[in-house]
Amino acid sequence: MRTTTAGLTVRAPAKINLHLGVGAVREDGMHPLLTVYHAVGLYDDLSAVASPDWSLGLAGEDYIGSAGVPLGGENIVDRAAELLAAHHGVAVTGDLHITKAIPVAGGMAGGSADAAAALVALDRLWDLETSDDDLLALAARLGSDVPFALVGGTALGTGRGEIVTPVADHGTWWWVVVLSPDGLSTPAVYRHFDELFPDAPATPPPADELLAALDSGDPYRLAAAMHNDLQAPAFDLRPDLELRIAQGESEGALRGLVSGSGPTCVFLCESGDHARAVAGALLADREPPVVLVANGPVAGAHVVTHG
Ligand SMILES: C[C@@](CO)(OP(=O)(O)O)[C@H](O)COP(=O)(O)OP(=O)(O)OC[C@H]1O[C@@H](n2ccc(N)nc2=O)[C@H](O)[C@@H]1O
Ligand SMILES: Nc1ncnc2c1ncn2[C@@H]1O[C@H](COP(=O)(O)OP(=O)(O)O)[C@@H](O)[C@H]1O
Repeated sequence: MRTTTAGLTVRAPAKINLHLGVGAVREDGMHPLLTVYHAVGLYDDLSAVASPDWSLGLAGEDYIGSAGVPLGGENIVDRAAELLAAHHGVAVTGDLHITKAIPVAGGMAGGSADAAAALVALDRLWDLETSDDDLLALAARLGSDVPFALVGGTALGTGRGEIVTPVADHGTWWWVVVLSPDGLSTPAVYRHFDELFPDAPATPPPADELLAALDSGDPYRLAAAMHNDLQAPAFDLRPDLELRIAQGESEGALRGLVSGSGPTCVFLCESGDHARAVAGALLADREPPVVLVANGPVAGAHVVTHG
């Protein structure tokens, strides 16, 4: 027998793109992608408590840019709630609260993580039993990165990024994550990609060597295969990022890469100890100010407490 849920907390991870191949802009303004998503252990938590009304609150450290997250109906969590409620013909109710740790506008899909967490939490809170296929379809309507936040792990993303297929990954990969105090607009980076690469192919090519590297579990092979087509436009818009990548690599990281559309930079390391050593060296430089260590792959949006 199912019992009505009084409240629960859902945890959803940040993502990085181990490979991000971008094709020529489509007629709908979106870009065809061939990307390899990777969920890392940096999470937003969303709690939801039963209530006759609707409210959404948020807390998070200043250094992740949480002051820039819109509330008052403009949050992607409001949209997720409205979409799920409309799908089932139910009312939008509940007291929701986001505890944010994923950098805002950082290229780590924090908003998408919150949207995925809201779908999972409200499906339980409202006792809807939405099918996985329907949840994934609703997620895709909320944003290109949202289906991956439900699935987690390491997965191929095609279409505009919303078609997600898990891939074989035999590594535990260790990352140094370097935050940037100022966000970077995803549409602006894609627009600059169009300016830099007017002859981009209609379909981005496969990422066979990267997939083989993941299957092998060898961090050196993965380091050599990582690629991001949005890195060149991100460097143009933010020249400091190129210096940051060089700085992390000179401190011994196997490879640095801009995460998605940036400005967060991620550095692959050989092991947890190696990642902590590289992070410590970067912190000793006092610039950049915020340096984290995370590993992957980790699970997609999942319930952590149930009331
Ligand atoms: C670049 C990526 C790489 O994973 O992530 P972030 O760096 O933002 O985290 C994604 O493509 C971001 O996905 P997401 O942030 O969900 O984008 P959406 O809400 O669907 O779209 C926001 C805007 O990004 C651009 N966009 C997004 C996806 C895509 N395949 N082509 C695009 O051109 C469009 O300008 C669109 O209006
Ligand atoms: N719950 C949310 N968390 C973060 N940003 C949100 C949220 N809801 C709406 N936004 C808006 O979406 C923008 C991009 O969010 P985010 O997912 O953090 O970045 P990115 O697309 O670079 O991964 C933010 O600048 C903010 O205006």
